[in-house]
Amino acid sequence: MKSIAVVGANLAGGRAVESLRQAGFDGRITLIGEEPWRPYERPPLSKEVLWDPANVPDNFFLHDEAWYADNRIDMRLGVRAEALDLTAGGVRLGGGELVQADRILLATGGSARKLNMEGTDAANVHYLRTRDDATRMAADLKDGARIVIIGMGVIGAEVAASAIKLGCRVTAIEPFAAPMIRALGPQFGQWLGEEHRQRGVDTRFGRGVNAMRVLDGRVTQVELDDGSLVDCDAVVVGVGIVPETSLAKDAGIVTNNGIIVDRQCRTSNENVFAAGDVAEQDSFFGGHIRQETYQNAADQAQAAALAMLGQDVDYCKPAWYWSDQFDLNIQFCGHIPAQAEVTLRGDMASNQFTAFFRSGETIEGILTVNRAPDMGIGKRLIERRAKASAGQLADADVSLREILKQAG
Ligand SMILES: Cc1cc2nc3c(=O)[nH]c(=O)nc-3n(C[C@H](O)[C@H](O)[C@H](O)COP(=O)(O)OP(=O)(O)OC[C@H]3O[C@@H](n4cnc5c(N)ncnc54)[C@H](O)[C@@H]3O)c2cc1C
Repeated sequence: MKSIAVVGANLAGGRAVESLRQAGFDGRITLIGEEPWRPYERPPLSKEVLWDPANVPDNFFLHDEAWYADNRIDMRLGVRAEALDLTAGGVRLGGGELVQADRILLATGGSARKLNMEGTDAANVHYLRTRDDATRMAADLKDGARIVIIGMGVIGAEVAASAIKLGCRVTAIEPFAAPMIRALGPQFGQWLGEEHRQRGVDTRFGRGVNAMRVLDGRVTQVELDDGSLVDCDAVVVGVGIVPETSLAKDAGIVTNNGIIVDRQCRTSNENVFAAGDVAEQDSFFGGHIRQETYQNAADQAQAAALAMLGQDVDYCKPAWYWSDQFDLNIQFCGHIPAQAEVTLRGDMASNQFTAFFRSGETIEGILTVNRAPDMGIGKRLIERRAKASAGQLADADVSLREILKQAG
């Protein structure tokens, strides 16, 4: 094998090219990315970049420019891959150029889902996926500005926290009864909603949006489904992502919610692989899942790189993610099983606790709030399908390491 093309130059694409070289691949690597930037970190976009867009954190980029030159990565940035040409063996760029490749990795991630209503493209309506999105949004998050947030998933909740920090007046609208409810479940979703309320967010949970009212190209009011109107200077929409599956679909590769891959990260075409937010793979708990987490994008891309080189790979990990909001570091690993038994360690009132979600005796999900050390061991408890009683988990004198040891 002489050449590999990676489509998508963000986290998964960036980690994949790194892993290819680390594993000793000496052939041609082309990294094709639609954004003008070399691979960078998205987590700071809802935090540090909004606070101060002119000064991105030191470790914002995965590597400096010299690294790509030193590692002979042929960078095609600001360029969209238009099609896979599986007959000619490569990726077709805009303008018709063919990047020839024996193997292709699709690391195309997703783009922010747009609201389907008048005003969705107004100048003061913001979506957050890219660095450029964050820079534009930051200009509207001014002290005293009235910001309406539509959708209180992770992105909406993080932007709400940043907007409060910047002195904005924030109204958050969420059709579910609490923020991040699908990720945290109702009990901890309610807890998080209360944290937002206490810090000044005007929470309108259990409410949808009927319309946005536009005046001179800007949205000035948002109408809720109870008929109430909220005045605003800007709107932030956080209603999920649409996975970028079109290259695969158009080439006849099997897709569902994402691009279907096996545990080698191989698609239905033997020379095409996929990793990161766009890939749908076996879930650790059965069925299929498309994860939208940082760690998965990094680890799955590494697995895909090794598999493309012919190494034996069997990638299947439980999800793990973190979210920073106000002074809360929230981490979750695994999933919340149906009819979960919930056990608490620590103190919710002081925002330092760990919650365990069990199916029978087996720990399948762990939530930590300002207790990151528990997550270090917690991840391993989930991976080993460790069992424990509610008494052991609730008792802070029983170390999680001990429970891990018992799991063997
Ligand atoms: C604001 C924000 C904060 C986040 N915070 C956290 C966090 O705290 N914790 C956590 O676990 N996760 C977080 N995430 C999620 C995490 O960043 C993603 O899971 C990760 O970026 C996925 O990486 P990816 O490379 O698979 O996809 P993406 O990051 O979506 O990158 C895909 C790239 O492919 C490019 N592309 C797509 N189609 C084409 C094409 N046809 N041709 C060329 N290029 C193309 C896109 O332009 C994009 O640059 C956050 C995400 C955002 C947006």
